[in-house]
Amino acid sequence: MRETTVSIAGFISMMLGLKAEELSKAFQDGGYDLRLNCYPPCPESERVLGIASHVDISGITLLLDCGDTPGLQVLKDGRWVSVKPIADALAVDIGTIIKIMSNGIYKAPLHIAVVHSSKERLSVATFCYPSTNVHIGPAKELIKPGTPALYMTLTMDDYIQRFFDWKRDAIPFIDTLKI
Ligand SMILES: O=C(O)CCC(=O)C(=O)O
Ligand SMILES: [Fe+2]
Repeated sequence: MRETTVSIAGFISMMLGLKAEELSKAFQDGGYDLRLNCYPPCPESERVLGIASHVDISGITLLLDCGDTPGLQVLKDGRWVSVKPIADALAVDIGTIIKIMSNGIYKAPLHIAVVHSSKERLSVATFCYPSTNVHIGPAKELIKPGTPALYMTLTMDDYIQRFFDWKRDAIPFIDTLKI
């Protein structure tokens, strides 16, 4: 997982026009949270959600579908789009930390998990975080005259603390970190 995370962070960095190491090194000694999701079948599948709409607070999330039953949906242009499982492939979801580090260039999508009327679905979500000594903030190289930092820079501890202090009904979490 570490190798995968570090190399994906490197590719993201290059897509931003930065050196690969700029973001990959931030994830070199990072931590991981693992969530095993089990969505039992529900005869009234239209009326329930497996996971309500949210944005992951990780850097990236690697999602493994354990089967071919779709369930993940991502909000794109105002519509929920189903992400079809591909055998032996991971879906990569951008989380709030990469959105901050890219100064908003990478979007962290809202997503949900829907349930199936007759089939169980299992998924494994690995939430990948930067090392605890990394400061979370927009990459310095992206801040130029006319392109100011959109988000504050803070320690990992402060970031997590702010997430727990966040009043969920008010504004999206990332907006609490806007400058
Ligand atoms: O099971 C899924 O497809 C989504 C899981 C998810 O979004 C999460 O665990 O944060
Ligand atoms: Fe998620």
